[in-house]
Amino acid sequence: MRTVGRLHLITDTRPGRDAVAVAAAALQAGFDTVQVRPEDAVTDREAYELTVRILELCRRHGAACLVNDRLHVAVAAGADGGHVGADDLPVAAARRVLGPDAILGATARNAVQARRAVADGATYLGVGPAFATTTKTGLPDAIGPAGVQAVVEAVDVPVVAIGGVTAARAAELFAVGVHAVAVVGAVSTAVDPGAAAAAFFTVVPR
Ligand SMILES: Cc1ncc(COP(=O)(O)OP(=O)(O)O)c(N)n1
Ligand SMILES: Cc1nc(C(=O)O)sc1CCOP(=O)(O)O
Ligand SMILES: [Mg+2]
Repeated sequence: MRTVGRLHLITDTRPGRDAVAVAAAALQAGFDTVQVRPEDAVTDREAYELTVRILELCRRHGAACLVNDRLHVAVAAGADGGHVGADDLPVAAARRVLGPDAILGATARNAVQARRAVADGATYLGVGPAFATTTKTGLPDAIGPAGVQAVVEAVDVPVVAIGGVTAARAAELFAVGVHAVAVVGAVSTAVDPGAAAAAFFTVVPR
């Protein structure tokens, strides 16, 4: 199994966004994981074709490629794994779909959810929203670095913080012990996504 990376770009497939170009810029700047996160309006065929393109970029950079929600697309494309949350397959079922060696991320918002996800086979936990975000609607209140830290202290698997993450805030999150951060808007909406991504590379603990 490939190890869990430190900087995760999550694709932004909202209208007008170029997910492939942003992924290429982020990988070039040092991001080591790309999670393909197709919006609901994106068909499986479109999600598969996007994943194949992103996977080719990831392989060129020695990076991991994950697929959010649609694990059949991850398997069909030969990606490194997937990510599931409360509205997706249960973690134990997702593990059966992906097999024992794939990377399987699970969303957890507190220590109880985190321990359950690990017991059910999660490789890492996506924990948030760390800060308020406009990229995704319907989220609970932000849990802050302290809320993320409570999960870090509850489990022995990598924690990937998500939600409103900027380069400055990433430093706060690494300071409370997260393994990695996951980013959408701070890179995908930047005028220069490569420069925005490079700013994150400087805050990852070595
Ligand atoms: C790293 C990471 N953490 C959390 C999420 C959220 O996943 P999920 O709960 O499945 O919600 P949607 O992304 O499907 O809206 C994530 N994708 N990545
Ligand atoms: C996809 C997603 N999931 C979240 C969760 O907390 O479950 S927050 C989020 C959006 C992250 O985007 P940005 O980096 O632009 O805030
Ligand atoms: Mg989901």
